[in-house]
Amino acid sequence: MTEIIDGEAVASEIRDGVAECVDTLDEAGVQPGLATVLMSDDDASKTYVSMKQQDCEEVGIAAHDIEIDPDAPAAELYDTVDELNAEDAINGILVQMPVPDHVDDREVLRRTRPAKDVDGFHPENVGRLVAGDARFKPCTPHGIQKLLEAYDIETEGADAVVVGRSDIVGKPMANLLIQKAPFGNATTTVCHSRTQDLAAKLGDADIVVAAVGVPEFIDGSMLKEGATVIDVGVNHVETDEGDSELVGDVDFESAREVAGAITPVPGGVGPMTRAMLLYNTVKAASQQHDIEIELP
Ligand SMILES: Nc1nc(=O)c2c([nH]1)NC[C@@H]1CN(c3ccc(C(=O)N[C@@H](CCC(=O)O)C(=O)O)cc3)C=[N+]21
Repeated sequence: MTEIIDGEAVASEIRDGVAECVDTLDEAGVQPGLATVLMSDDDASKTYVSMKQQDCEEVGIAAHDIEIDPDAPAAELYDTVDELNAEDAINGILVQMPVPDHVDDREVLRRTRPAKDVDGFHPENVGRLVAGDARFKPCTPHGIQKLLEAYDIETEGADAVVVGRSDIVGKPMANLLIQKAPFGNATTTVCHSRTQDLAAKLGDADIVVAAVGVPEFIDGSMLKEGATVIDVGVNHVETDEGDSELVGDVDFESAREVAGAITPVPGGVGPMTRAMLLYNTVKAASQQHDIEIELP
């Protein structure tokens, strides 16, 4: 029987644990604060940012939402980041990506104080992750780690294939999978658009993480019987009826016939990404105030 991995349920448990951390911080006189910065007119970006703000409210994190006109000069965003860096009530800063073309996204990442970089994208935090001394694990790969752990899916000795080499998902995911125990010890292959014979690589994989950004790119015929399939795709596609539908990078119907366990889209990785942002925010607050908390 194929197990459908319930990301909403695991995310809800993480949120409960984060809410307890918020209580502990509150007893010490600290309310964690997250700044979300949106410099975009894109509907999907707006939706994600407002979902993150709702999540904050649910667990007791103060959400400070900042919107910048997408036509404003890049300096406006850089200055905003500088101000948030200096603001004591702000423990975490998230600049929703992508930013407009005239803004240098690397400059945004470099400017964000590493201690407040709850996305885990600052070069210092990337380096720490690679060195096996992570401060903030990037939310999506960390959420996937939590999903695999919640479903007792063994990474030790497993053959894992990560499809996609982005800085925000593919690369950090591969780095987590190759780390030493408790989580990791997987033999990990990273595939991408120049990979020859992807199907041959996938056919040997015990764990597949699909993060290519192409709707239904991977189907059941490419997978090994019993494989665990983690679908990171968030593709908005138009249906025959003309409305918009959210689909993953995996063709769910054919993949579920073959897989041992699979995440749906929506309701798989997405909610976990948001939950781990809350996790990183309370972690940031606890570190900035030197208050001990028990992270979920
Ligand atoms: N600085 C930055 N950090 C990010 O973490 C970041 C970002 N920029 N830019 C865009 C991507 C995308 N992303 C998602 C998070 C949650 C869902 C999510 O919760 N999806 C729901 C469905 C949502 C819906 O219905 O549209 C689900 O899969 O069940 C989706 C996408 C975070 N991102």
